[in-house]
Amino acid sequence: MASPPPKVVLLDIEGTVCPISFVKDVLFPYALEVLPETLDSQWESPEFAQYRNAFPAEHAASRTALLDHVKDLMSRDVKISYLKSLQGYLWETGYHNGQLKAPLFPDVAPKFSAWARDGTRIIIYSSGSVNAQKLLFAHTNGDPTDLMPLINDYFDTVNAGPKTESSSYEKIASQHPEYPINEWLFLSDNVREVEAAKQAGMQSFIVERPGNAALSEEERASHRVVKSFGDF
Ligand SMILES: CSCCC(=O)C(=O)COP(=O)(O)O
Ligand SMILES: [Mg+2]
Repeated sequence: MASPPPKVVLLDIEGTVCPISFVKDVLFPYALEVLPETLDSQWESPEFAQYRNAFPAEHAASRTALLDHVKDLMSRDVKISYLKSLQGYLWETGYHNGQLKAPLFPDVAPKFSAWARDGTRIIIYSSGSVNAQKLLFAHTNGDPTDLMPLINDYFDTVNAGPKTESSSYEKIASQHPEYPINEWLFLSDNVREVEAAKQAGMQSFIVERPGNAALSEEERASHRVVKSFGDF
């Protein structure tokens, strides 16, 4: 039986709405560039304490320890929540002063407007923190620049859980019980995430964008693959 059209589109970010290169070649270097000065100026500040205290004690014992730990985690693209929270804090200044602007793929903003027009809810689920997600969608190259008014909710690994576990998608859907889980469509570049969403009962397509990891023939045979939000 054909799946019903989605009532909710649940969207990954990196590799789905914007290039992986924006995260790896712009956001990450920016965070590493501003971190030393942030540690020097805010190490004792109450505002920074929430980020510093979220780190394991052995890595928050000194500026050097925290900096070295962050460099190691980011070099391995470890998507651990306390790092993602700190990254979001570091990116705030860059977005607000115009140094950072999210290069959405050209099909994304028009599709957001189309989904909004036809009543399809737009919800974000990313390894990036909810704060980082809101900063990204508020500062885009799209038209309109600020897409936040079109987005209904945000989930990350703190309020939903790991993106490769089906329970995380069940938890997200449970936050919006007015939409049956089989009427959710999850879009991601990550095959393991797509599989987890399907296991939870969602529809899910792999999004293939320039710069994404190559897909195997088996992955292409097992999942619908789309190259643009205009493909469906
Ligand atoms: C929200 S912008 C920063 C994205 C990020 O740090 C990240 O790891 C993205 O992973 P995703 O789950 O969106 O592929
Ligand atoms: Mg991704």
